[in-house]
Amino acid sequence: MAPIKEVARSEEQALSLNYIRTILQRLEDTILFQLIERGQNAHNAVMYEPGAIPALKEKEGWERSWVEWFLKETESSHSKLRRWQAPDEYPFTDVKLLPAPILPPIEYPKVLYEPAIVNVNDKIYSHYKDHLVPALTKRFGQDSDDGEYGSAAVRDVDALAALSKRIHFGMFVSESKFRSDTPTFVDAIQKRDTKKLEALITKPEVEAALLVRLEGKAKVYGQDLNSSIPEKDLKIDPDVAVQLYRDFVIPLTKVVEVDYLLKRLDGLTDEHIQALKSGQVSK
Ligand SMILES: O=C(O)C(=O)C[C@]1(C(=O)O)C=C[C@@H](O)C=C1
Repeated sequence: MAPIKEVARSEEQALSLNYIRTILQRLEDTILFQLIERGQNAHNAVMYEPGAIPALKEKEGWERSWVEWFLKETESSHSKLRRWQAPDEYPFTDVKLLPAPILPPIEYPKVLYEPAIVNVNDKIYSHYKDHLVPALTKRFGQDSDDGEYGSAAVRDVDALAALSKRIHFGMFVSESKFRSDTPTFVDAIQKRDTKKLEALITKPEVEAALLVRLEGKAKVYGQDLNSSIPEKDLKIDPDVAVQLYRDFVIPLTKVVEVDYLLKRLDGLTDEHIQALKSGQVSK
């Protein structure tokens, strides 16, 4: 949970691109370890099917899936701890179903522009259950089931939270880029020029370095040092990790970045937008 505190420390630090990238790099470690954990259980497809566990409906009145129920349960207790008030934490559960925090609110520096905040947890959840879990558990065989729905759901909740934090961090990246070249961004936003915005935020060399680093990390973190050939029986397939980032995590982070930017001027006065466009102010 360290990034929460770090985001709160100062607005300047929260918007330093170098600093944000160090957090993104640390989250690579978190995500890899969570995925290694999830890969210890079988696919357990029934956990993701609404209504597939009848006791849930009987005992809890819950008609959706086991994992969505456990997300709601976990996120409810975390809501009481005020986790969802942090600017880098977004629940999967509809906030209307979550209880109010017990402690008074923390005053986080207003780093993000609130009307522009986006939540893509639905997309993350769908990809996770439809593609990632089957890929992580393929060594057990397709549609495998070990009956360990408790452990597997705990691992799902942790892995989903790590992915969500990473992907929503795109908003800090966007805010940072917006403030460092405000007139150019304002112009593209006003023209609704999504292609231009995408080009402005894309850094191919950063993406390429990330994928190389991630593959290396997966090869190291996935080793079983008790094995006679530790680099053989890896606990995570490095290709699964690289594919996840290349085809899903990075593209969705970019969607978050662009969607946030498209809403970045919402609710501002014409005078304010003019001042941003002429470079007089940067936020
Ligand atoms: O580091 C950045 O500048 C980002 O925008 C983040 C990120 C990523 O998801 O890792 C996304 C887009 C860029 O092309 C490079 C990397």
